Order: sequence, then structure tokens, then C-alpha cells
Amino acid sequence: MTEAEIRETEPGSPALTLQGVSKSYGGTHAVAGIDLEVPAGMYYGLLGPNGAGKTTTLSMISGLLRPDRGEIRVCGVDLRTHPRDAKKRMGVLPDRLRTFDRLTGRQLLYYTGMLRGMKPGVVADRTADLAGALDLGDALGRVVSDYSAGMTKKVMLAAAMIHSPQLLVLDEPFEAVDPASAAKVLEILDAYVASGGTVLLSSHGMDLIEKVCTRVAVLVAGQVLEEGTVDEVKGDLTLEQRFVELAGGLGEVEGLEWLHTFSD
Ligand SMILES: Nc1ncnc2c1ncn2[C@@H]1O[C@H](COP(=O)(O)OP(=O)(O)OP(=O)(O)O)[C@@H](O)[C@H]1O
Repeated sequence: MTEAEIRETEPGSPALTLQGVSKSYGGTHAVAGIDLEVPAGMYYGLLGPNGAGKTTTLSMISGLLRPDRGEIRVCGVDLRTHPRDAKKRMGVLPDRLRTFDRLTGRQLLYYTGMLRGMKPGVVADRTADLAGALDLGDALGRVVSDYSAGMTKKVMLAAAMIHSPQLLVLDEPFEAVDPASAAKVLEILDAYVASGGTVLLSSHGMDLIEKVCTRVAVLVAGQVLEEGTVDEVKGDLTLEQRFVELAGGLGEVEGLEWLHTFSD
């Protein structure tokens, strides 16, 4: 497919679909046959308590893990049968900040651009734009292993966006990012979504999800317990209250009385 064809996703056609997707690790059913449809041109939130299967789901979507069963389509392209076509439509910020951290920020973005088949001049221009927008200018000459957690996240976000994909898959994009930088990243993402891009994000920040997402899916124990617009899912509650309810409520904390008797 040509770049022009790639850009021409029909308005309203899904940016991502999952059908019957499952993944087990030994005896642990991390993701148990989920269906999801993420419409194009919106923020879509994937929520769930610790261990619910969010990272496993995002890793399968980004092609880092192979599902045991089920089908994943990125802008209509089957990830299993056409992985290159599907992956070039996607930019990914993985959960753990594993990257080629012996490279400088500039080298990492150059390397990413080359892997994406971009022209060096375009990579250089976009690197300058992204570094300016994300306040990374001074850091580009330093190796990524010397970055703070927030700076690493920002340079990896820049790497996810450099080839202007149709879908951004972001696992906890704002964790460790300071509020001023987070506001800037959101501004960039808002403009991206307004121009038809799709952001699938996983976050434990309920306020953020409630503020930016049009639709959400709540994953609990590897299954989609609830899916819909934010208003549909939260009903009369806040999204956080609804999340706690779906995750099984607060329960009583018992058996930690020893914590209240201090040792010498
Ligand atoms: N590599 C692995 N090997 C074995 N079990 C795993 C592996 N990765 C994840 N799991 C298990 O799969 C389940 C889902 O984990 P996953 O990391 O997808 O959850 P999550 O929703 O992203 O959690 P969190 O919010 O804590 O990041 C958990 O029970 C976890 O222990």
C-alpha cells in the first residue's frame, strides 16, 4: 500500500479491532478471549486493576507478544498475516522503558526513523520539532541511560510519533512526566487526535482518562467487564468510583494490626 492509501482511512472505520484475543503464561490466563473495537480519531482508554492484563493486551497489539488465539487488525490490516503493514500504522510507547539506551537521544530518534524507512532529512526536521515541543533540546546529545525517567519517557514518546502513525499505543504515558511536560504532551496529542489520529492509552490516572478519553474499556482478570463512552461506563459515579466498583470494591483491610505497634 502507498503512503497516500495508508493515510486514507475512512472516517469512522476502526483504528483497531481485537476479536477473541487470548494469552496465557503457563497456567495464568492473562487475557481471556477479549473483543475490542477502537474507532479512529479519538482517545480510547484501557483501564484495569494491577494484573488485569492491560500490558499483555497492549504488547499483543504492538506485536511484541503473539496471541494464543484471536485476531488483531490495525486500520483493517491483519497483524498476524501482514505484520509490517500493520506495524507501520502504529507508534508504541511500551510499559517498561527498555530501549537502546547507550545511544544519545538524537541517535535513538535517527535510528528509529531509519527503521521506519524515513529519509534522513525528514528525521532531522522532525527530531528538531519533537525535541522543541517536548523540551528535550539540551538532552539530545546525551546518552539515554543518563536521562531521568520522565526524560526517557519523553524521548520514547518522540520515537513513537516520529513516523506520524495513524494509531499511538501508549502504556502509562504520563507516569514520571512532570505536570508542565504532561500538559505539553497532551497538547501535541490533542492536535494529533483532532487531525484524525487515534490514541489508545492505558493509565491508572482516572482523572486524566475521564478528561481526555471518548471511550474506555475496563479489563478485570483478563476480561472486558465494561466498554462504552466514559459517560456510559461511569453512570452517576466518578470514573474512579466506578473503577473501584468494577475492580471488586474496597473491602476491609485486616491483619495489619502489628503495623500500629511500633518497634523500638
Ligand atoms: N512474562 C510473564 N510471565 C508470567 N506471567 C506474566 C507475565 N507477564 C504478565 N504475567 C501475568 O499476567 C497477568 C496480567 O499481567 P499484565 O502485566 O498484563 O497486567 P496489567 O493490567 O498491565 O497490570 P499493571 O497495572 O500492574 O501493570 C498477571 O497475572 C501477571 O502476573
